[in-house]
Amino acid sequence: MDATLGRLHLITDTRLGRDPIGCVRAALAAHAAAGADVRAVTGPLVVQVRVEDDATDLDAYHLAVRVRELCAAAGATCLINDRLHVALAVAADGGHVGALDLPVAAARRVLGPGAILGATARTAGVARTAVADGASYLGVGPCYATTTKDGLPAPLGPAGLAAVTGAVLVPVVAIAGVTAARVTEVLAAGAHGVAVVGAVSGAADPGRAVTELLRELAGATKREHRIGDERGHRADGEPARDGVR
Ligand SMILES: Cc1ncc(COP(=O)(O)OP(=O)(O)O)c(N)n1
Ligand SMILES: Cc1nc(C(=O)O)sc1CCOP(=O)(O)O
Ligand SMILES: [Mg+2]
Repeated sequence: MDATLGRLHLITDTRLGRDPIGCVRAALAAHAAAGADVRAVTGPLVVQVRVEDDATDLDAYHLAVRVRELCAAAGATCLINDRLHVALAVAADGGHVGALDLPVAAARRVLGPGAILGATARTAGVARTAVADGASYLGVGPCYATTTKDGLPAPLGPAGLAAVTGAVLVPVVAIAGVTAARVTEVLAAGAHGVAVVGAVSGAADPGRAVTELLRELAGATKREHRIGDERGHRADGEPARDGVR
């Protein structure tokens, strides 16, 4: 497993009419075709297998097997949303849990100490607790309005995101309504990276969408590190929150 969490998290879109495997293939190809300089800054692509709540475990497992194989062949990181037994069954790199899933401490026990474990946090308090309980990164959202998922609270915006990033040292991944055009803003709010569904699965050319996201992430990361250096925040060029576990 890579020591550093990748900055682009592609979450599978299994809604009717979408092509999750096609998107993963396109994303992996775009990542491989990105310049070495871009990949050095953005790290491995992270693919999170997420199925609809009413999908069967069997469907989730079959998708996870395929995504895990594609990721392993490409050196990408494979995470499983919610269903940690599926993560174990396919030997994924880790999983992601939210408020209605296994508690973070229980998820850590299930996955073991070496796994990547993401937790959803919308406030600084929840974020601190999740980290204390074993989360190695946080997904923070909804940052912006999204049509991909129903029932979410009002968007946090950059200020709400910054309130969480400022409270923890683990990497924060911004989610909901994130597009290439918003990458600079979310990294300026302290995010390590972004998680996207619609920006890739709804794009006319998913590979090109990934290329643009990676380019924006690389540029914004370099700018943020330069700003940090100018402010004298870091001796080693990396903010503490960029390390995983
Ligand atoms: C990176 C990332 N952040 C947040 C979520 C949302 O998780 P959760 O709140 O458990 O909601 P569901 O995705 O399970 O519907 C995520 N999956 N990934
Ligand atoms: C799975 C998920 N969780 C969210 C949260 O805020 O917790 S938003 C979301 C879906 C994000 O999709 P898109 O990139 O298309 O906006
Ligand atoms: Mg969940």
